[in-house]
Amino acid sequence: MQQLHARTAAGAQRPLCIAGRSGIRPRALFSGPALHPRPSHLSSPAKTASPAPSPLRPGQQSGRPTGPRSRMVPHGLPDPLAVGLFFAPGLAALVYAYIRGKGNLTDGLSRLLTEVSQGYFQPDVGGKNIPVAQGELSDLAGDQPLFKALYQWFIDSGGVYKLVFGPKAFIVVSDPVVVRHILKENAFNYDKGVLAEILEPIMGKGLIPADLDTWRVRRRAVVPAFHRQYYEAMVGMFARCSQRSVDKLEGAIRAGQGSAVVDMESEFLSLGLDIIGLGVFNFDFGSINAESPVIKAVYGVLKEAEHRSTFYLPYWNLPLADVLVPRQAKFRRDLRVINDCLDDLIRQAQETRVEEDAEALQNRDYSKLRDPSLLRFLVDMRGEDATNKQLRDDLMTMLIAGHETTAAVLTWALFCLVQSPGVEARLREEIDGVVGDRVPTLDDIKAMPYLRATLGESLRMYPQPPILIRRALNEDTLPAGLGGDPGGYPIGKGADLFISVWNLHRSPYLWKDPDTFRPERFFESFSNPDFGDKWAGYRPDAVTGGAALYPNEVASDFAFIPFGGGARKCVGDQFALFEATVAMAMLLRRFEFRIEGPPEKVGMATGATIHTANGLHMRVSRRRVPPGGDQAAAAGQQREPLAV
Ligand code: HEM
Repeated sequence: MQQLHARTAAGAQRPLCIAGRSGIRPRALFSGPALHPRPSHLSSPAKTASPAPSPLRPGQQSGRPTGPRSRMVPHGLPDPLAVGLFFAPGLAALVYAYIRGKGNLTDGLSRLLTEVSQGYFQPDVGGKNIPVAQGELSDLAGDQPLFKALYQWFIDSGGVYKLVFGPKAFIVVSDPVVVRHILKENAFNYDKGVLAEILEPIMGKGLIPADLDTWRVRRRAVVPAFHRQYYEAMVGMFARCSQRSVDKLEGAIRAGQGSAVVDMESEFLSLGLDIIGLGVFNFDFGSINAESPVIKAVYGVLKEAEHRSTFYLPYWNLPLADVLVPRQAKFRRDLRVINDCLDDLIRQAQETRVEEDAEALQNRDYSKLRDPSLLRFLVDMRGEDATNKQLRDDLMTMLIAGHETTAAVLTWALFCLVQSPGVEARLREEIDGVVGDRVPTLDDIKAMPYLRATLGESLRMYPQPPILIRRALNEDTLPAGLGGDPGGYPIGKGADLFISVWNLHRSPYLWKDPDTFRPERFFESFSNPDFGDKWAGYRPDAVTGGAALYPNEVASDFAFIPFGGGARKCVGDQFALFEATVAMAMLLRRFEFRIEGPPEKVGMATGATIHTANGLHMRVSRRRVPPGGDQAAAAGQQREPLAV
């Protein structure tokens, strides 16, 4: 048994007993407000959902390190004493950190920073009565993604707890009542905090990292661009791009004489990139069939965004880091390639500007437009004279926000459904009945509730991103949520929050069998009486009978928030879901997919989104002719040539 330090609500440290890394989970990490009562009608939280994290380390009371001893040196030589004096504090700190970290310098430094910053610099922004977990940096950077480590603490300590790592403290929120408060009821008390710091060099003042003043102006301009006629045009484009993927798979199957092994995650990324390029700025990356310097640059920038969102110290802000650190120099080059491409597209759009008000733009005949993109709309909108830099930030933001995310929905949906034969069969039946081998339309999407629920279920189990980040602009009191402190949790200005979408979506208090892939759940009501009247539960009629086509945060009262919620909700949610629906319908009606090798090998890794650790390698073959089904589809013949 190991000992660890848990900080009590009052801030004093006391040792607690836990089992070690062997896989047995900590029993109680905090003394603090009452933990979540486990609803009696629910099965106990699935222990397999997250490998036992043992994310806490024994508290250590090591002795003080001694600094390097100074030596006398002959007069006239460089004075090591002076050098020593200059470097001694740093060296002493390193030695001290090494000892405190029990040989792990990173952990030791993290502890040291925590102690120093908590003791001297950090105001009590995190709320005195929030239970605190103290872990090690290496646990978060270790063998499991961060969001999985957060799950175990949620189960053990409740819907609001605090993590302290180095100089940073984060409040982790996994309760729909608290999430609703942050995202909707008091949304303007929060900005994107750490996330904005990470993304600003890439997205500038695009909607995601924008400060509130910029955000208000740009959100008002961008939202009208997603209108009905635009979606109609986009659905056609989704089908044309998906057809490229179909043709490519057909080619691979032919070459493989009946079947081929394909990394479907990578195919979905290419599809997503082509679609977002055409939809947002009418640029055809053509990445399904080719590689180009721009495509490479996009992937380079995405990789760097991911690196920055998971790396602890923002070393890229150091002077000359982008010159001296090779990956930062590469990042700068990649960014320049994309920016040049976007600048060019913006210039062309400006040169052909036809100014109209928003209503007239929405009523253009999109079936005849050569360029139905968002950029065209934003440039042509009367009164919206955004600078070219702002337009570029908007485009870059949507390129990054809408590419990997949608690809991940398709990846995990396919991963799950090929392991659920019942779901797969029902899905194919629905697709055959509604679309057959036609080009899917918006009306077809509306007629396929099971496919929509399946994509919702993919997003529930694998939310993209699994964590939302916020920083309090002013003091606030978070509501208690389930089993929390009845007085709520006062927090200070500057408090950093993680909204764990993963925890919400896998919470045993909010879902029946949360770790089971079961799209049917979205047609069933769910409530938890332990919440009293604080949480309305999941109401399917708000989806099927209401305005929404897909399950969302309103129908689930903030238990299901794949696109966030409130004022900062994703602007591209419908775009992404229509895209995924069309692509999935076109692939499933034509191909059979089987995971190559054991599903566990697919693995999970995280950056901004959850992606596989090793790719989604699948054996793809032509689908056998469905009863009454389409012969051409089964034979892999292309009925109508589709040009993009
Ligand atoms: C399945 C695909 C997608 C998922 C899961 C997704 C998810 C999200 C989430 C969770 C947020 C809220 C972030 C927060 O509150 O911190 C968000 C914001 C945003 N998303 Fe998406 N997104 C997707 C596709 C797209 C697409 C296709 C676009 C653009 C065409 C897009 C553009 C944006 C923008 C601009 C914001 C910022 C909104 C604002 O702050 O006003 N997203 N997205």
